[in-house]
Amino acid sequence: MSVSTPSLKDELDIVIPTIRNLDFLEMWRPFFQQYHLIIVQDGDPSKTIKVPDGFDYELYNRNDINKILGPKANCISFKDSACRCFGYMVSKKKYIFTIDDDCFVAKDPTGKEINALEQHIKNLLTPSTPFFFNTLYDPYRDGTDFVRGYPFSLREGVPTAVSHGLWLNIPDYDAPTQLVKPLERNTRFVDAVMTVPKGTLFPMCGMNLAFNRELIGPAMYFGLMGDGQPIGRYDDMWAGWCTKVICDHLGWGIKTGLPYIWHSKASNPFVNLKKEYKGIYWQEELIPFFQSVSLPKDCTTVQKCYIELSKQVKAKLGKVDEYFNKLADSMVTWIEAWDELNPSTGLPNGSVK
Ligand SMILES: O=c1ccn([C@@H]2O[C@H](COP(=O)(O)OP(=O)(O)O[C@H]3O[C@@H](CO)[C@H](O)[C@H]3O)[C@@H](O)[C@H]2O)c(=O)[nH]1
Ligand SMILES: [Mn+2]
Repeated sequence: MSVSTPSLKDELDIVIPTIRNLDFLEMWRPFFQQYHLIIVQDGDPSKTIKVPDGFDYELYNRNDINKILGPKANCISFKDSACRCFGYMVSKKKYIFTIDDDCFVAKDPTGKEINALEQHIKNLLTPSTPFFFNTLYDPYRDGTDFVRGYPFSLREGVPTAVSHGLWLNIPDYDAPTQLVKPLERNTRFVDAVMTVPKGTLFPMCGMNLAFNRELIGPAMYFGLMGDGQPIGRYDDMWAGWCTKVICDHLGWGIKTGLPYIWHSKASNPFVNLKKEYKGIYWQEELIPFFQSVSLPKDCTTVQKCYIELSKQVKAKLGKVDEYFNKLADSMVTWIEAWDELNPSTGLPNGSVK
């Protein structure tokens, strides 16, 4: 008999970056209506974003971000979905779920509508297993367990910091792949949740993502992207690589797999190529950098890890491109702004006063 999942309705905010009206919320109403929304309006702040009636929300546009952060607002991207991380910073809740406004409710193979948020909550409230791979995947799901040979000393698992969901229909492909496979759609529903093993990086997509903000929030900086920047569409990737090396260091887990959402809109591959192209060759240097990152033992909080990481970015990636010196400085500004808005966080191993 499966245990019901707590709604966490007073402990979770839903963060939506947007440049459009939010009619997509109508489809999510049964699943989202009881939650508080944080809408980060990108682009022209004079534009009015329509939010369907009945939702409890706060909305921040660029003027609000500038007013709240002052000069530190420069670390928040403009004209890129990376702006969403401002929502993580101003939230006061323990958990965050972030979703794009072109993501809709998907159906499982039985035709049942998927409550993506409920699955993310299940993923976050059950432990992760980064130190030893369970071949029956998530051992904490109903109807499965650890398999023979799995060390009992590791079966307690570790806290789950991130739950990374997937997408039916339009997959999150990079521009070159979109260009060569414009009609490819993801129709494969894989009924699995897995922990990303320790020491392994992964491409974190921000369109269907949840995390424990009290644990890993300060690492979820989506970088300097969009207007005035040489790169875009690497916001979630950067945050995912920083988050994964910090989770590995602090002994927390990241899960990927269920839940699926239905991603409805393929953004323009040519526009995407212009945003991504530097990232496509820079990442051949970024990945070895993150694979080689080692954080000192005295980095016992996410903030300390992140500041140390920013120093290593400056020392080792600054020679790849001047952009990484700017990004390293922005990483520090992000932490300063985070701590200003969230004075009680930053205790050892993510504990909160
Ligand atoms: O300038 C912008 C553009 C868009 N947004 C909002 O961000 C999300 C994602 O936008 P969209 O769905 O149009 O773009 P995708 O290519 O599908 O997004 C994928 O790439 C990642 C960006 O790095 C993103 O997380 C992936 O889903 C929507 O909510 C737009 O309204 C924006 O705020 N500013
Ligand atoms: Mn999209």
